[in-house]
Amino acid sequence: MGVRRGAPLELIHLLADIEVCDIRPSGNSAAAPLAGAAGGNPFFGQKISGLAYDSRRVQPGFLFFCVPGQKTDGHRFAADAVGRGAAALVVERYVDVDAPQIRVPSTRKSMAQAARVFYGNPSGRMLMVGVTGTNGKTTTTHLVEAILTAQGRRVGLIGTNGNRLGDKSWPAEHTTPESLDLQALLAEMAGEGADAAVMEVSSHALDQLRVLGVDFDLALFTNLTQDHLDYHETLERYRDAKGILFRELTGVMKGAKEANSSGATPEATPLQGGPKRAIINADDPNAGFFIAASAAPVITYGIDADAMIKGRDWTVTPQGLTCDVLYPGGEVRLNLQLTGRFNLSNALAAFAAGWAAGIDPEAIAAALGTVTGVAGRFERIDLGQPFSVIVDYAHTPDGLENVLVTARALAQGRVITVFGCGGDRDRTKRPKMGAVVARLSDVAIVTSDNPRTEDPQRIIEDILPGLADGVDVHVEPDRSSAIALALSLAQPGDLVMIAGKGHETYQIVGAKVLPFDDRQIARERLRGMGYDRR
Ligand SMILES: CC(=O)N[C@H]1[C@@H](OP(=O)(O)OP(=O)(O)OC[C@H]2O[C@@H](n3ccc(=O)[nH]c3=O)[C@H](O)[C@@H]2O)O[C@H](CO)[C@@H](O)[C@@H]1O[C@H](C)C(=O)N[C@@H](C)C(=O)N[C@H](CCC(=O)O)C(=O)O
Ligand SMILES: Nc1ncnc2c1ncn2[C@@H]1O[C@H](COP(=O)(O)OP(=O)(O)OP(=O)(O)O)[C@@H](O)[C@H]1O
Ligand SMILES: N[C@H](CCC[C@H](N)C(=O)O)C(=O)O
Ligand SMILES: [Mg+2]
Repeated sequence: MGVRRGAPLELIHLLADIEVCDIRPSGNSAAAPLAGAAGGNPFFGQKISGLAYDSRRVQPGFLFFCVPGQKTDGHRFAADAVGRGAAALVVERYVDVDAPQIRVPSTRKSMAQAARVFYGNPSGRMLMVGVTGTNGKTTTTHLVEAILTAQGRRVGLIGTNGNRLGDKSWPAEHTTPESLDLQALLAEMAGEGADAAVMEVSSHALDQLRVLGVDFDLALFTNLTQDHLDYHETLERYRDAKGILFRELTGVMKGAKEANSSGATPEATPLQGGPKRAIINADDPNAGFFIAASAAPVITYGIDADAMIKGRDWTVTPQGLTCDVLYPGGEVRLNLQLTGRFNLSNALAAFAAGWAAGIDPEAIAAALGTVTGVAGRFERIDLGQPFSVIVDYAHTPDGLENVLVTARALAQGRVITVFGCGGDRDRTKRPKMGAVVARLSDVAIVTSDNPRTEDPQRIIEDILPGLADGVDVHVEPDRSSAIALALSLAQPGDLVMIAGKGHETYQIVGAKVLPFDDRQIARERLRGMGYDRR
């Protein structure tokens, strides 16, 4: 990514928002201040045709940002970028390359700021909703998309399961794209008529300034539990990264639809022109932190805790869940096709977002009721077999806890769980995931998730200490065989939970991305067992 082109723009225009230390107008000339006056500016008249942070994506006339990373350093690829036609480089230290160079304190920051200008600040023209939290982001963004779409808006959706706008879709490399890619994508969505966008905002993205310059109107916090300690090192730093989304939420809510071609302006929602809002899960132990971090007024939601948007009298069934939702000034009944208490929490988050945007609560409830499911999230595989098979994306201790509590409540017989842990990711969550599976399952089949560059057997050895006595443990490193084993063990009334990979259609082994889909494998195996209902 990073190659979608906006209209060519003057370099000095792009630099207007950026803090520049100094420049080298050409090659190895002496460093000099960036002159203010247009005539005296060595970059006057210089046009930029595109932006890139990966040298391999540079095309003639591009501005290349040298980003220091964890694996390598973009400064090492400056010559490569210039060889491909880069017109200038943005650097944190000068490089020995014959090209104009602009030195800045942080290339990632400058990149986000330049991308916003280059792509015409698309988020400034949309109602922007950002969702952060350890679990529930993908689900909640889908629910918010449904609520806003039912209002007649054209809603862009950006996240783990892909990026889409109506029938149009774009593949996702990341849950939250790099700043350049994100601004380009938002611009493309705005160009296709999007007047709202709802996106997942990962902690990596917040830490790496991928959403710097995105003008959020509503920021949602789902929950905070252990994940990504390989990257953030402590839960506190992980939490602080998530806090950034709320700290920067200042100003007035926008998102009024633009006048249509007939010149009429569709109805504005009641809160347009009011303050932006933070939407916080009051049930989460970290709610206080996020409330304090928020620069915008807060709307709380919850099931157990006191909250402005409160779920009560809820019932979970295999088909879905029902609940009364109390909101300031009224109450409405929710009938969801998603099951599990955790999905009630996600639905209340989405409800609060709709309410904050001034949407009629009855309309919010109706829209939520239309969502049939999210790919790879508690997705049922039903070929008529006398036991349940569920594919779910739970890949954290808390995700597994939530999904297995629901599974236990729904299963008439045993719960058989197939799971592993991703390689090159938080190692400390592995035994904890094992412990949750042991506590809530009758049979645990420990297998591989995405091993990446780690030895699958070593990952399994990290998981096994968490598996207590009392659970029947099988180890089968080959995920396909592990799924087959689980299905062969299942008796009528049992529930087989295949956890960790959800919607993924690949398995990452070493550097290879191999085709692999839990749902497809489960279906093939069930067919092999003689079940064939489509
Ligand atoms: C840990 C992490 O997030 N790393 C991201 C980060 O990498 P980095 O800063 O370490 O970069 P690097 O690989 O050292 O490279 C440095 C620079 O050299 C450039 N380069 C490199 C090679 C070359 O030939 N030419 C060149 O120009 C690279 O493009 C980069 O700009 O910046 C890169 C460019 O945007 C990302 O691709 C990369 O994502 C890696 C692949 C990744 O796996 N990220 C995951 C953990 C992630 O971001 N996950 C979250 C979801 C988490 C969740 O919610 O569960 C997400 O939002 O997707
Ligand atoms: N509110 C919730 N609380 C706890 N667990 C949840 C919640 N919602 C979903 N889950 C569990 O977490 C899994 C991932 O859910 P979802 O994809 O919505 O989260 P996410 O935050 O987008 O994850 P990722 O960080 O990988 O993008 C689900 O498959 C389910 O097992
Ligand atoms: N967004 C999560 C996805 C994990 C999915 C799981 N299948 C794995 O590979 O660990 C992450 O980057 O940690
Ligand atoms: Mg997600």
